[in-house]
Amino acid sequence: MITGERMAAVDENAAWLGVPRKQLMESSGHAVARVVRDVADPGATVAIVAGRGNNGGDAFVAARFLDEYDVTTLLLGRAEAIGTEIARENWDALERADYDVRQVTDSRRFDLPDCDVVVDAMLGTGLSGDLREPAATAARTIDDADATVVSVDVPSGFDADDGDHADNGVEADHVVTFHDAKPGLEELGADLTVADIGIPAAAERFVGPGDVSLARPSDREGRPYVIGGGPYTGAPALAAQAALRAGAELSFVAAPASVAGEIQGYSEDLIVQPFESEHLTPSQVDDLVETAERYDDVVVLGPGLGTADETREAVRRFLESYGGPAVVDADALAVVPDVETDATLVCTPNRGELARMGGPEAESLAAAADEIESFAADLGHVVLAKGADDVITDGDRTRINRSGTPAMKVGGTGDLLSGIVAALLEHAEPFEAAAAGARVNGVAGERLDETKGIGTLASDMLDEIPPALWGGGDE
Ligand SMILES: NC(=O)C1=CN([C@@H]2O[C@H](COP(=O)(O)OP(=O)(O)OC[C@H]3O[C@@H](n4cnc5c(N)ncnc54)[C@H](O)[C@@H]3O)[C@@H](O)[C@H]2O)[C@H](O)CC1
Ligand SMILES: [K+]
Repeated sequence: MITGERMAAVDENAAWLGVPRKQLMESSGHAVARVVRDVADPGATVAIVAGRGNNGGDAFVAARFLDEYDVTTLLLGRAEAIGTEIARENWDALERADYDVRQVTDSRRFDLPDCDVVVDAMLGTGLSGDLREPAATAARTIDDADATVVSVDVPSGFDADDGDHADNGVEADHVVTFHDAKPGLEELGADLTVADIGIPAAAERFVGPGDVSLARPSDREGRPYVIGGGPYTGAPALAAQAALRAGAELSFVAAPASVAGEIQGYSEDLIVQPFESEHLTPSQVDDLVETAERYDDVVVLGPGLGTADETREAVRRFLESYGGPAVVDADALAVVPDVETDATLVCTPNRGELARMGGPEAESLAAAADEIESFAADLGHVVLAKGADDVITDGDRTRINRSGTPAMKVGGTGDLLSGIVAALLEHAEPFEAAAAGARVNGVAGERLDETKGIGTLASDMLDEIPPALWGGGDE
């Protein structure tokens, strides 16, 4: 099962892996034609009713595979208004090659030719809400016609993200959906074909630009709350600054008073909230939980906290009473396996930390992906295991991220990662935020490979987070 939204991400990843969308469209169109051949004999009349998006584009391709049928292609709207280049190219191919194509510019004059089969290609995963004109009138006409209806990808009007079907949507007899079933499609009662359109498995397995698109913030939002610092001061500062670079509105750092000034000194962009102590102890926990829950935002727990027994106990108590989302990193990780918590965690261990948490001891994380998946399932939290290749898993789904450079072995890059993931958690599910965050962090490093090489520092990478996240870093 795959949602329309996730499908768009996989599709973008396929293009990144060298299989562009136009190729997928060719396979989609071919699959539609095969189903038409299954439901009607050669010589039958077929009306293709196409919208101006890629759903229509799939059907333009299908027309070329149906030469032994009597096919009319109706485009809802003007050819100039076709929304994507690949759909337009496939429309142009029909026009040039003398196929019977018509543009419907007035919905009041929507005339469906007498036909045995209607190919419904008005709307696919690009739909939002009830059908608008001219699609609404066309859908009514299609439903009234005495023809077998074959819908492309989904019946027009069906929302592939949540499975809702618009009241004025098309009633399909057959649905040819692509790559994987969409949620709710099976319950419609139509005959369902899931067509393999040649998307490489790697487009789902590897984290690519599509995963970043899915989690990318479109607005500055979120106020992550970094609880860190004590023996170390750079780590919380890097995490908090990375969150700002990844779209957070404000970054708060709760830190021992003894180091708060130092942390603030690294950056005027941070809001540092000191507590009276040299390191985190259980006596601060109630206040921290209260503040975190009042902010109702994402916590980053761990950067620079150190390993003092009292600190560890404080982390345990924090997790026992906090119920919101948190990224857990560094010294706080060791506590997670034996704590009962209602919090939603993304744990970001490196290889050593993973092993200390009771996870697999792995030379290569990617080779141990299945074991890490089982470990995450037992833990009950998302795990982002970071190494040369990162493994991101929620215990059920697992993805591998390969972005990054050897220079990123330098201290501080993990702190950046925790801040990036915290910012992305504002908009995306934990698993998606972790996958996208891993890629963005790695791409930020790659962007400096040419100029700084293995001398790249974590602090250099801060400036590269925005282009890695919003564009320019996905080649
Ligand atoms: N890997 C893949 O997923 C592939 C999918 N293919 C096909 O592409 C469509 C999705 O195409 P897209 O261009 O994104 O969107 P649509 O064609 O579904 O529609 C966009 C079009 O519709 C207008 N619109 C939106 N909502 C409404 C509404 N309620 N009423 C009327 N009109 C509406 C919007 O303004 C746009 O103009 C997918 O389903 C597959 O069929 C690719 O072919 C290959 C790979
Ligand atoms: K459709």
